[in-house]
Amino acid sequence: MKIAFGSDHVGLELKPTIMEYVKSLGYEVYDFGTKSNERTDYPIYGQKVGKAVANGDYDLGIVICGTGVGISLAANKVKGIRACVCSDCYSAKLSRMHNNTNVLAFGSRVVGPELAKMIVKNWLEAKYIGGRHERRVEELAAIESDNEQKFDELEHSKEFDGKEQFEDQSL
Ligand SMILES: O=C[C@H](O)[C@H](O)[C@H](O)COP(=O)(O)O
Repeated sequence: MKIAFGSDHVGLELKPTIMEYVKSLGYEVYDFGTKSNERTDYPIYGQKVGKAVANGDYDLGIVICGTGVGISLAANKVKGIRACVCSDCYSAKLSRMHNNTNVLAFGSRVVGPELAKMIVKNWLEAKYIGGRHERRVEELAAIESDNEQKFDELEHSKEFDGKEQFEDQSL
């Protein structure tokens, strides 16, 4: 499996540590930059990683900036990308299981290297479970394409017409 990496200048120091770790887990890794510690703009690298994942050259992406917010917003602007910022392992794992995220972001000013490694491992090893989550992920795609008709069809296709009794099945 191929993982695309990107960061701005703030994420530059943490990135090689995480890339080495991901490599040690058996993944192929590639760095889309930045590679210099000059101040730069996170949208450049969020977009590069987003495009590399969206066009199928890479299976997943991992992006780092100061908070993870800016670079995740940039990746999310690329069609087909579902990026999330995570500072905890539970959200990272559930973001794949329920939301089928394909880009993970975190902030090097927020999490240290050991927590970042745990977050990454939880995210990489989790699998999308589909089922009741499928329609929701399709609804996200309909919003992204501004396809109101598709969104309405999905909304009205609810198996239990929205009356299903909620029982917590978060895992
Ligand atoms: O969401 C944005 C990121 O956290 C950036 O890494 C941050 O804004 C960069 O800030 P500065 O240019 O002050 O290093």
